[in-house]
Formats: sequence, structure tokens, C-alpha cells
Amino acid sequence: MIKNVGVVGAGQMGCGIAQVSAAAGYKVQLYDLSADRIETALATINGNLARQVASGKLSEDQRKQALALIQGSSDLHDLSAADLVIEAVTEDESVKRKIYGQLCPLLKPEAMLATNTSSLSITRLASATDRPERFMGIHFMNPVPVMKLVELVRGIATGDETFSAAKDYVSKLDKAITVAEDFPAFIVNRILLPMINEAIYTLYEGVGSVDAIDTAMRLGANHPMGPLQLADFIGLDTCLSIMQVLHDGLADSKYRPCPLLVKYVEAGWLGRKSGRGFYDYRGETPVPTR
Ligand SMILES: CC(=O)CC(=O)SCCNC(=O)CCNC(=O)[C@H](O)C(C)(C)COP(=O)(O)OP(=O)(O)OC[C@H]1O[C@@H](n2cnc3c(N)ncnc32)[C@H](O)[C@@H]1OP(=O)(O)O
Ligand SMILES: NC(=O)C1=CN([C@@H]2O[C@H](COP(=O)(O)OP(=O)(O)OC[C@H]3O[C@@H](n4cnc5c(N)ncnc54)[C@H](OP(=O)(O)O)[C@@H]3O)[C@@H](O)[C@H]2O)C=CC1
Repeated sequence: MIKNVGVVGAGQMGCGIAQVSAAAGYKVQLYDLSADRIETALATINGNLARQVASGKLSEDQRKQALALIQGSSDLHDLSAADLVIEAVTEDESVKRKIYGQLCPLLKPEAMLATNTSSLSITRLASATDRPERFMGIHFMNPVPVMKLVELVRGIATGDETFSAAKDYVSKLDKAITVAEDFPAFIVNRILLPMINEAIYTLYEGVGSVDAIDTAMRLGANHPMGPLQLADFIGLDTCLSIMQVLHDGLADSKYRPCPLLVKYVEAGWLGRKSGRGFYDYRGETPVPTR
């Protein structure tokens, strides 16, 4: 039975996962490398909970209770009481494998380990742990407190007990589940990211400006965000990693990452989280950059 949830990586996804887990009554340990990052993360979570109070989705008491259930830490040992740890660090296989190597010896033998990876092979990541039968993908969507869906992905070795415990946990968060097989980028990103990549090609080839492309898809296809706005929201580093996994994993040139996406990531223009991507976020309102 899952009571204590550990979250590794206090970026945009880790914060969201910690928030919704605490709001559902789980005790949460949120880990990241630095104390500064943890402080920022707790402030972000507090802000998002306060927004939910303002819009009547949560009472002030529920906000306080949820916040009290989250502890931040920059010491991996603090995850040793967790029944389930969800890893949400940068979308880079070597970073994730390194974390598993450090984390696994500290966990209870019966603890489950899950990854929030957007694209990487669950089976291959499982092989970097000491518990492939208790490892799987629990893939939340961004922003976690708002998006209804969680994709569940089993690796070849994932046990039935692990899968049913994950289903139970996700249902308690009041999220809907879809099950995907362990193929590159699963379902949502297999479909969504090529669309975003195509939008970037559309910009690269001069078919339209940032504003024209986003307006076209917002008003012409009723998407809540334009594809370039969404790319900035996801993070351009994450978008590029997903396209690389699709390109390498499916060996089809239709998944070739757009060179403009590569350039932006090389420049450190990662979207909202770095202050600049297809839009510049440093002023009052986002300004298109092309
Ligand atoms: C890459 C992957 O591996 C997988 C993925 O996640 S792919 C990305 C999937 N996500 C999407 O496609 C998101 C598309 N965009 C949307 O659905 C909407 O634009 C949106 C929900 C993000 C915002 O909707 P909106 O109507 O423009 O904004 P707004 O009215 O301000 O917000 C709606 C609610 O979302 C909340 N919200 C918005 N942004 C948020 C954020 N970054 N974090 C937390 N909550 C947020 C708001 O607080 C608001 O909730 P309340 O009513 O409780 O205040
Ligand atoms: N962005 C999205 O829309 C979605 C992303 N995902 C997946 O979730 C995961 C996280 O993405 P996201 O939250 O957007 O990324 P962010 O860049 O916002 O956050 C990543 C976090 O991981 C931390 N980190 C990096 N290396 C380590 C490490 N060795 N130990 C501990 N923490 C570390 C980073 O710290 P620092 O900044 O200090 O380096 C940062 O806080 C990725 O696998 C991504 O593919 C899944 C669904 C949606």
C-alpha cells in the first residue's frame, strides 16, 4: 500500500506531481540537487495551490494540509521511507541511469520506482535499477494539476502487482489512465511531438511567423495553445530529446528534429523555463522572436 511518495527532480513536472500527490493525501518527499531549487519549488507549489483556492477548487484548509504533507530535501537518503518514488529529472537517459544507481541502494526492497519519462524505453531504464519488476512508466502531462491524463507504461519485466499499485495511485489523484506499450514516446508524444516539430519546420522554412503559426493552430484547429507556445511550455530541450528518441528508436527520417530546434537548444533558449524560446518571456507579455 502506497503512503509515502518520493519525487526526484523538482522541475515543472516534479513540482506538479508532488502537488497532486499531497492534495490526494500522500506524504511527499521532494528531492532535487540543491536547496535553492527546493526552495523555489515549494514556493511554486504554494502559488499553484493558492490559485486553486482562489478559483474555488480547493479550500484554504486543504491548501494548508497539502503543503504540510510536502517536505523538500537535497539529500537522497530522505527518500528511504518511500513506498513509491517517481523520477522526474531531465529527459536524458544517462542522468536518469545515474540517479537510479545512487537511489536504489537507499530504497526499501519492496519500494516501487517509476519514471515520468516522456519518451525513453521503460525496459532499458528498468535495467539500470535493481528492481525491474517494480519499475514502470507513470507519465503525467503538463501542467500536472490541470491535465486529466496519465499514461501508464509497463516494461518487459514490470510485475502485475506494480502495475495495479500504480493504477490505484493514479486513480486516487482523480486522473484518467491510458495504457501505452513501451515504444518510443508512447502515445501522446508519438503524435504530439511530430506535430510540434512540423510547426518548427514551418517556421524554419518561412511558411509563417511564430504568431501566424500559433494563431493558425489556435483558431484554425481549436488547440488551446499554438504549437510553438506549447513547445516553449514543455521545454525545447525536452522536445528535442523526445524527437531524438523517436528518430533513433524508429529509424525513420520523418522524425528528424528540425535544425532550428537544435539551434535553439544549443543557444540555451529552452522556452518558458529559461526566459526565451520561440517567445521572449522577459517582459510583461510574451513577445514572438521570429
Ligand atoms: C511532453 C510530455 O511528455 C507530455 C505533455 O505534457 S505534452 C503537453 C500537454 N499539455 C498541453 O497540451 C497543454 C495545452 N494547454 C492547455 O491545455 C491550456 O492552455 C492550459 C490548461 C495550460 C491553460 O489554460 P488557460 O485556459 O489558457 O489558462 P488559465 O485559465 O489561466 O488556466 C486554467 C487553469 O489551469 C491552471 N494552470 C495554468 N497554467 C498552469 C501551470 N503552469 N501550472 C499549474 N496550473 C496551471 C490555472 O491555475 C487554471 O486553474 P484555476 O482555474 O484553478 O485557476
Ligand atoms: N515538460 C513537460 O511538458 C513534460 C516533461 N516530462 C518529463 O518529466 C521529466 C522532467 O521534465 P521537466 O520537469 O519538464 O524538466 P525541468 O527541466 O523543469 O526539471 C528537471 C529537474 O531535474 C533536476 N535534475 C537534473 N539532474 C538531476 C539530478 N542528477 N538529480 C536530481 N535532480 C536533477 C533539474 O535540476 P537543475 O535545474 O538544477 O538541473 C530540474 O529541477 C523529463 O523526463 C520530461 O521528459 C513528462 C511530461 C511532460
